[in-house]
Amino acid sequence: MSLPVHQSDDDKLREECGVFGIIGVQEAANFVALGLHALQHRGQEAAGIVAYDPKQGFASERRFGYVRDNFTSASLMETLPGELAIGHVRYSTAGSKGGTQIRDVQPLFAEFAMGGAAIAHNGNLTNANALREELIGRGSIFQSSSDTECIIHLMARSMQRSIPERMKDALRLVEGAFSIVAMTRSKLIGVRDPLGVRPLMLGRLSDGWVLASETCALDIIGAEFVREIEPGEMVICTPQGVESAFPFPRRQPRFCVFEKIYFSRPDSVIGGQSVYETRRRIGVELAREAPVEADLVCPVPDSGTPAAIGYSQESGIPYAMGIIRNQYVGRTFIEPSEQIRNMGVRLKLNVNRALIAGKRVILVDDSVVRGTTSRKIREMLEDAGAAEVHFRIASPPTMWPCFYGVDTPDRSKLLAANMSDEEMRDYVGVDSLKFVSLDGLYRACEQEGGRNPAQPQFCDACFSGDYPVRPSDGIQRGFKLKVPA
Ligand SMILES: O=P(O)(O)OC[C@H]1O[C@H](OP(=O)(O)OP(=O)(O)O)[C@H](O)[C@@H]1O
Ligand SMILES: NC(=O)CC[C@H](N)C(=O)O
Ligand code: SF4
Ligand SMILES: [Mg+2]
Repeated sequence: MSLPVHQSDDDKLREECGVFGIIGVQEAANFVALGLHALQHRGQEAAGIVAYDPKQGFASERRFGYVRDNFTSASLMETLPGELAIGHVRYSTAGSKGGTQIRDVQPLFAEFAMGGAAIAHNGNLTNANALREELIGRGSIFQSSSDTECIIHLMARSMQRSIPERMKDALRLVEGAFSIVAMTRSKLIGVRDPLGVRPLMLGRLSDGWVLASETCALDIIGAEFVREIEPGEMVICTPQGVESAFPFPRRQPRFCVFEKIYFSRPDSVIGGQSVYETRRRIGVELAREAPVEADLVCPVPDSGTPAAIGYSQESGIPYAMGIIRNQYVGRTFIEPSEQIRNMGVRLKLNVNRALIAGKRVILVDDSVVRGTTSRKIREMLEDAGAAEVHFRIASPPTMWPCFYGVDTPDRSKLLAANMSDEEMRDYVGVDSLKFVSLDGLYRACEQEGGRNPAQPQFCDACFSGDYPVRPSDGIQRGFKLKVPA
C-alpha cells in the first residue's frame, strides 16, 4: 500500500521523525498517542506504538497515515495495555520512501536472549549501507530497508549481557544522527548521538518519566519538562528513577540549526530558547541586514510567521496576513485531476486580494529549497495586483543536502546550489530576494558573536557544506564534499 501524496507536498522539504516514550503511568499507550499527535509535524507517513504489559507481553501496532486517524480508536488502543510504551511518527530518510512498506515503520521490535526490545529512531545513520552489507555478509537477515534496523543486528551480535549494554556497543559502531527512544520489559531508554544533532527531552508526569523529541509533546499530556538529554548521553528510566551514562567519546555538540528555523514547533523550547523567539529574532536580523521600503510585511504561513513578525517589529512596517492558508490541507486530501490542477487550483495558500492590491509587499518565508513555493506565491501576488514583491528568507541559501534525518533533494534540485542570488531573484521573478546571513542566524540563536568558523556551534551543513559527520554512504553513492577554499 502506498500513501496518496499530496501534489503541493511533492516539493516539500520533508520533515523528519518524532519519538516519544513513557514509563510508570497507566494506559501508557494512550499518552504515547497524544505525544505523537503533538509531534505529527515531524512525520506524517506512518506511526507506530509498542507497549509492554507483564501479563500480555509486548504488543505493537504500526499504521500508515496520521496518528489521529489510527490511534484514537478504543478497540485498537485496548490492544496496547501496560505502563510502559514508546512510539514513532515517521518520515523516511532511508529505505523505501513515499511508498513506505509497513515493515519499515517504527518502532522496530526484536527478541533477544534476555527479552524483547523495541526501538524508535529520529535521525539518519550515515554508514548504514556499509554496515548493512557487512552484517548481511556475516549472516544477518534484514527484514526492512530502514537504516535503524542495523542497530538491532549490531545489538544481536554484541556479547554484553543486558540490553542497554548491547545498545551501547551497537551505537558505538553507527555514525550519523540518532535520537533514540527504546524500551525493554522494564526500562525506558533514551540516547542522543555524540553531536546531539536531533533533539530529545526528558519530562516527568506524576510517578512516571517521559521522553519526547520536543517539549510541545510534554505539554500536551501535562508533563513537566525536566531537562534535555545531553549529546552523547544514554538515560535509563524506571519508576525508581533515571540513570545516566556517557558511552561515547565526548565531542563538541552540533545541534541541527534547521530545527530552529523550520522543523520544530514554535511552541517548543530548545536549548533554553523558545523556537518562536529564535524565529522572531531571525526576522529582526533580516530586517537589519536586508531593509527595503514597503507598505506591508506578510508571512508565508505558517512557518514564515514568527520571522515576519520580527521583521515588522524591527522595520516598523505593518505586519499583515497577505496570504491565507487552508488549514484542512493534508496529505490524504483527494487529489484533483491533472486537468483541474493545471487550471491553477490553489489548495494550500491563497492571496488576500483586498489587502494586497496596489501595495509594496515584503514576503517572509523560512527557506527556499527548490523555489517552487516562492514562484507560485509571487505569481499569486502579481495576479492580485501587488505593486512590488520583495522576498526575505529567514535562513541562508540551502545549498547542500542533509544526511542526518531530513530528506532534502540532491544538489541538482537545490535552487541556491545552481544559481547566484541575482539569478534566483530573476527565476522567482521578484523585485528583490535576500537571505539572512549565517552570522545573523547564529546571532538569532543566542550566539552573539555569530558563527565560530573554527568550531561552529550548530550543524549548518545544508547552508555551509561543512558536514560534522562524514556522509560516507552518500559519498559512496557519488556525493561530492565541498572542496575547501
Ligand atoms: O523552495 P521550495 O522547494 O518550495 O521549499 C521551501 C518551502 O517549503 C517549506 O514549506 P512547505 O510548503 O513544504 O510546508 P510548511 O507549510 O510547513 O511551511 C518551507 O516553509 C518553504 O515555504
Ligand atoms: N527522518 C527520520 O528521523 C527517519 C528515521 C529513520 N532513518 C527512518 O528512515 O525511518
Ligand atoms: S544538514 Fe541542515 S537539516 Fe541536516 S542536520 Fe545539518 S543543519 Fe540540520
Ligand atoms: Mg512553507
